[in-house]
Amino acid sequence: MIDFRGLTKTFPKDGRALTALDDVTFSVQPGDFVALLGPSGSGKSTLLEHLNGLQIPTSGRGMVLGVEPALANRAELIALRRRIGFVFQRFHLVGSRSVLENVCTGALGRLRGPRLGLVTYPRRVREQALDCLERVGLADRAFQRADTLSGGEQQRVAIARALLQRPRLLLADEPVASLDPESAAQVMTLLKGLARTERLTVICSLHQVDLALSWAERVVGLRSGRVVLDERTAGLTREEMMAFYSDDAADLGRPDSSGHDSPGVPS
Ligand SMILES: Nc1ncnc2c1ncn2[C@@H]1O[C@H](COP(=O)(O)OP(=O)(O)OP(=O)(O)O)[C@@H](O)[C@H]1O
Repeated sequence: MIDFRGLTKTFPKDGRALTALDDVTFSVQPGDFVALLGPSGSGKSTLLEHLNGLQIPTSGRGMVLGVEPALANRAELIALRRRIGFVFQRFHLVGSRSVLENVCTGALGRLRGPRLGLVTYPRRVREQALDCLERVGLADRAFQRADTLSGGEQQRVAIARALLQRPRLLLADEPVASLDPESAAQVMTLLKGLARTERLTVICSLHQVDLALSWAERVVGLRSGRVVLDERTAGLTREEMMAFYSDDAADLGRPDSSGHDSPGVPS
C-alpha cells in the first residue's frame, strides 16, 4: 500500500537547506490504522503531503498504491489522488452551501466541468452523497447550511466528502485538533469504524498521545523529520508514549551531522 525508502525532503530557507524529512523509511499494509505523532514542525504534514504527491522527495523513493508520485505523469497523479481521501484540521467546507452539496464536491474529480448548486450534480452523485452522510450519521442534516453544524459534525461531513471518492487510503491531518474532547472521540471512533467496515487504510496525524493509544493500531513517531518510534500500540504504555514527547527523547534517532537546520520544536 505504502512503501517509503530513505525519503528525504529539504526546503530552501535563508540560503540553507531545512530538512523537513530525514531518511524516512516505513511501510503500511492495507487496513492499517496508523497514528503519526510528533512535536510541531517534526514533519507530519510534509510526510502526509508526500503520500498524495503534493510534495516530491529531494531524495529517496516512495510508492503509494502502486504508483511512485515523483515519477508519475499528470494523469497518473490525478488518478492516484482520486483514490486518496484527505481530511484537514479546519474541515474546508463551504459554510454557505448545504451539507449535501459539500459532500457532493467529493465527486468533482470524476465529473467534467465546474458545479455550483446541488441540482448541478447528477442524481446518482447526490444519492451516493446521501449514502455517505448516512455512514457518518448525518443524513438528517443534509439540507442544512454547513456552517450551522458543530465543529465535530463539520468534520464528519468532511469525512463523508472524502468517502464519496471511494478512497482506498484516507489521510487525516490533525483531524481533531480543533475539537472538544467529546467530538474528538466521536470523530476518532468514526474513522476507526470506517477503517474496519470499508477496509480503509487510515493515516492520521495527531498531537494527543491518549487518542493515538486508544484508536490507532500502530504509532509512527517523528522528531526533526526522522522516524524515532514505530510500534504497534498494543505493545506501548502511555508512559513510553509520553517519554517520546519529553526532552529526554530529543536525543532519539541519529544525530544531525548534515549541517542542515533541523525543525522540530516541541509544542
Ligand atoms: N512548503 C514548505 N516550504 C518551506 N518549509 C516548509 C514547507 N512545508 C513545511 N516546511 C517546514 O518543514 C518543517 C516540517 O513542517 P510540517 O508542517 O511537516 O510539520 P508538522 O509536524 O506537521 O507540524 P505541526 O504539528 O505544527 O503541523 C517545518 O520546519 C516547516 O516550517
